[in-house]
Amino acid sequence: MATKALGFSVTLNDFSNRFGSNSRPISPKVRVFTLTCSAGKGERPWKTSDARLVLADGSIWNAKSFGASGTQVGEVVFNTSLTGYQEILTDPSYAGQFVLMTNPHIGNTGVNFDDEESTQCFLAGLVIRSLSISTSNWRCAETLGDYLAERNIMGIYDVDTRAITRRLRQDGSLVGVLSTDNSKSDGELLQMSRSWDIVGIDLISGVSCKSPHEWVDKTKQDWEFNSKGPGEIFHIVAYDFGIKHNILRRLASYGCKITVVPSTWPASETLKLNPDGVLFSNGPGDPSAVPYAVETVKNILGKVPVFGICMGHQLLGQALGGKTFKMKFGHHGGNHPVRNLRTGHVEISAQNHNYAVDPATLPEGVEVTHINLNDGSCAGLAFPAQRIMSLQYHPEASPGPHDSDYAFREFVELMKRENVHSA
Ligand SMILES: NC(=O)CC[C@H](N)C(=O)O
Repeated sequence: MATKALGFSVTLNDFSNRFGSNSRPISPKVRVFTLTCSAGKGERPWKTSDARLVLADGSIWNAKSFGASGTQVGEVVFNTSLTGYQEILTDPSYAGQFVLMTNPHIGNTGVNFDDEESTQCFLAGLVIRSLSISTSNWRCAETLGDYLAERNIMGIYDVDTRAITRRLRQDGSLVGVLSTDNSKSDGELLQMSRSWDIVGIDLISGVSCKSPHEWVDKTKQDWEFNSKGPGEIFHIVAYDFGIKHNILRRLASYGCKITVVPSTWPASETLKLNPDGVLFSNGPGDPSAVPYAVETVKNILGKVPVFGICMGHQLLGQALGGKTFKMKFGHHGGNHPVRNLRTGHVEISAQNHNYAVDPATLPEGVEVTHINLNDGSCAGLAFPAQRIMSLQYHPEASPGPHDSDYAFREFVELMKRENVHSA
């Protein structure tokens, strides 16, 4: 059986290779890792290594490239989601990062027209263990490789993703350089990885929309699970720090009319629109590198009900006087247990963040509403006196479980209470 799923012909028999991992030192501080193929008679890998991932700790990982070619620097993070690679690729919060999927088999469902979380892929690149040589799904429109190549995003496969993940868990996040350019030496790539840092950079301005616009799309009927349907209509201004479309769809499904505004939209202009509530979205990079956004949040707090998600939660934490810090390797995946401290319920949540709010730095009156059960970090905040709620994780999932969808209903209820008080 032959397939052209990867843009070239390969027989399925070719794929029955057995791989092992080994590494060679090129200097006392630098090791080269290569996945070797112990092919049986008549079996061969369809492609030899043509890319390198060089990490700032000096390790060098030989790999096979797919998608775009070139040289790219970024921070490597591992994502433990089993499904939903297309939503992950289009989540703008991954700008400046290489996403390494711990699920070893990626690409089997291809990509489709519906699972986009933004209009672009902003991530630095994709790192996977095994790229599916065939693509099969009723919604599939094209292969993952073609999709990445068209969007100029680099991908590598045949990498020992488990070994890199263990390294990141043990030593913390690492910057890396991915390259298909043979003219660059290992030393040059290593130097590149050591002279770049994601900390302190404003990545939001590169992913936010350029002008305000209305959003009307709800979750499609086939996928909808808000059985009550929208009640009253509330007008929300949503700050786009790199907003995922499913946040907007879920708000629309709960009956919100939404005006999406760029990250630099002044608070005074937002308040002139007289919204029932304001949403501060997810977004990429270091939350302490965007003081202008914290200032905007500060100028809105207390005036209307607000909801912060991920980056939005971190900006709210700072606007309230708290501090954010960089975690060792963050949370990225669809299997993070969170306890809602108000109800005692445990939710399995979708998460994607490398920074967190330090609750010890928050002023009195601010309540920690949720904690991550893996490491006890702050996963949600509320400040009832100022009608503020926020989550460090993703109630819109996409990809991930829907346990936390109730947060959108709670935001609508917050706006409803506000209307009753001001009537
Ligand atoms: N998903 C997000 O909004 C991520 C927030 C922030 N960039 C972090 O890594 O913590």
